[in-house]
Amino acid sequence: MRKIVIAGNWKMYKTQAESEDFLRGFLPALDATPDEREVVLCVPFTDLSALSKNLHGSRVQLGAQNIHWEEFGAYTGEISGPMLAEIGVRYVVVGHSERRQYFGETDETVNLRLKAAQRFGLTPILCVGETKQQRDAGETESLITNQIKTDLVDVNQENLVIAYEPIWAIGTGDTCECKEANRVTGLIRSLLSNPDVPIQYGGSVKPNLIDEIMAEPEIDGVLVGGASLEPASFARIVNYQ
Ligand SMILES: O=C[C@H](O)COP(=O)(O)O
Repeated sequence: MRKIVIAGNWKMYKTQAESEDFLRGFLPALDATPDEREVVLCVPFTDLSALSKNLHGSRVQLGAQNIHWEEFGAYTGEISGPMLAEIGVRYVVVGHSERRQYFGETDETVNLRLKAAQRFGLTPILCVGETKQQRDAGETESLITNQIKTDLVDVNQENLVIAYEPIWAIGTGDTCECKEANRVTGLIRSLLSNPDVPIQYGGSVKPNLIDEIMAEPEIDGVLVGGASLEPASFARIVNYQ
């Protein structure tokens, strides 16, 4: 049976104080969340230690937003697997389109980061997705196929989450139509050797859409940006019907 994984990606939002405020509003709502749903918060590096302490004993898993492939070294601005694992991080977002677009992330470095995450006991959330231009040119299937095949070379599919995030849907309010998100998610699954890898949808997921999104058979969760920043909004998403 495939796991349901609901993850918030805070991107570059929230100081430590703000993250602690968020938890005060959010954690009580989890009393209503079915046990089998995995709830993850992928937060800025500076929030990880504080949240690690505050989440102790709660069911929320901690996630980071990047990981370097080396264990240590002269890589200014990067973070390693042991540094994340030591403070209780369990998940890490890898290959988000914002990393690919603004920070030169390539399929090759994404592949290295995925393998490093698994080597240090973390579950990577691999993000893939096409631009509007690629979609309009009919390249969605070939782009996604190429990303999945290249990113997953020698990656263990037993400890992995994939997020389908069409780039044109991220932060735009232009959510991908549910049936289409389901179709592409199904395409991704057909490319995997392990059919039980949880595959999320991400891109302008909002509380009013979550029930419809999660009713799609191929979609095993969501990766939520903006709507994960506010406790009531993320609580509604986590507690979808
Ligand atoms: O990682 C999350 C995605 O980039 C989606 O962000 P969004 O929900 O703000 O569109």
